[in-house]
Amino acid sequence: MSLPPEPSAPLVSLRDVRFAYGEREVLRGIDLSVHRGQVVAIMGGSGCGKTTLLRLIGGQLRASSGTVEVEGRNMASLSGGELYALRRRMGMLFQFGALFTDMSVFDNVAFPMREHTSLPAGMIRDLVMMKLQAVGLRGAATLSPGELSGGMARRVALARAVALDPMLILYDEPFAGLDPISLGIIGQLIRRLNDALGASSVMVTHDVHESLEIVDYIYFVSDGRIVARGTPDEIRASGDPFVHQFVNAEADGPVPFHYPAPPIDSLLGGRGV
Ligand SMILES: Nc1ncnc2c1ncn2[C@@H]1O[C@H](COP(=O)(O)OP(=O)(O)OP(=O)(O)O)[C@@H](O)[C@H]1O
Repeated sequence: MSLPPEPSAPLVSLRDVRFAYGEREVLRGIDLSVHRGQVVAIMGGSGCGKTTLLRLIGGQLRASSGTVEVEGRNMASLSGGELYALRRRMGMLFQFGALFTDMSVFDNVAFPMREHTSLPAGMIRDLVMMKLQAVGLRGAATLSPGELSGGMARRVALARAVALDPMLILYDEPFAGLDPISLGIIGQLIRRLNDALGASSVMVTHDVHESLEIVDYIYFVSDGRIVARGTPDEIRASGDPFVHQFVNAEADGPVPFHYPAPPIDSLLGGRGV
């Protein structure tokens, strides 16, 4: 008989996770936990494997080795149906949170409810309005995405991501392309929605300063490994050169500027690409 997970067990747990796209190993032994109620940020330089990590947690990719557990269940051992049921309880906001441009704001938020539930239209209407109210856009229900500002569109995408009251919300670059005011609003909403839903959230982001304001814990990834981690206070006080480079947005430091390549002198004089 299998026992239910202990209440204190993390909601998401990655142990020694490796992942490769073909021959190219992108993650090289990741250990990471997300406890219930937490908002956790994953940060790191471009191409270090953050989105890949999010896709492993979301069950869109399978680890080459190691274990990815969500709610105490090993993602690799789930059947297609079990994985589908688990993913239905996750909300996802992927890069730029594209809305369906041929649907109104209302229909965008109603979409997951109509797809995944058999709730009557009146109840869906009330639920959509509550989600839009939560992001401050109840008054924009009849607008089309083309009539929204970038910050408003992101808020609608957020309302859509939480349409089914997920237990886990995954965000890929939720702040990308936003002005500073919208960025602050989205940050506060991520925290507020997480707490109001009793959910847990994982967000991949480059925005250290906004993240330090709203998250409980931060992991820094470089070259497929966790190189630093801590609470916002620990990160602010950290003497780690990687963290320092990131928090202070310095061009020089442990984060490599160059994508891996042979030395340039081996290529000069028409000897290769
Ligand atoms: N489908 C794929 N096939 C092959 N290689 C891939 C694929 N997706 C990503 N990669 C490579 O894997 C590495 C990690 O990609 P990933 O998108 O996880 O990085 P990231 O940290 O999210 O980057 P960014 O911050 O720039 O979005 C990159 O070098 C990328 O080129």
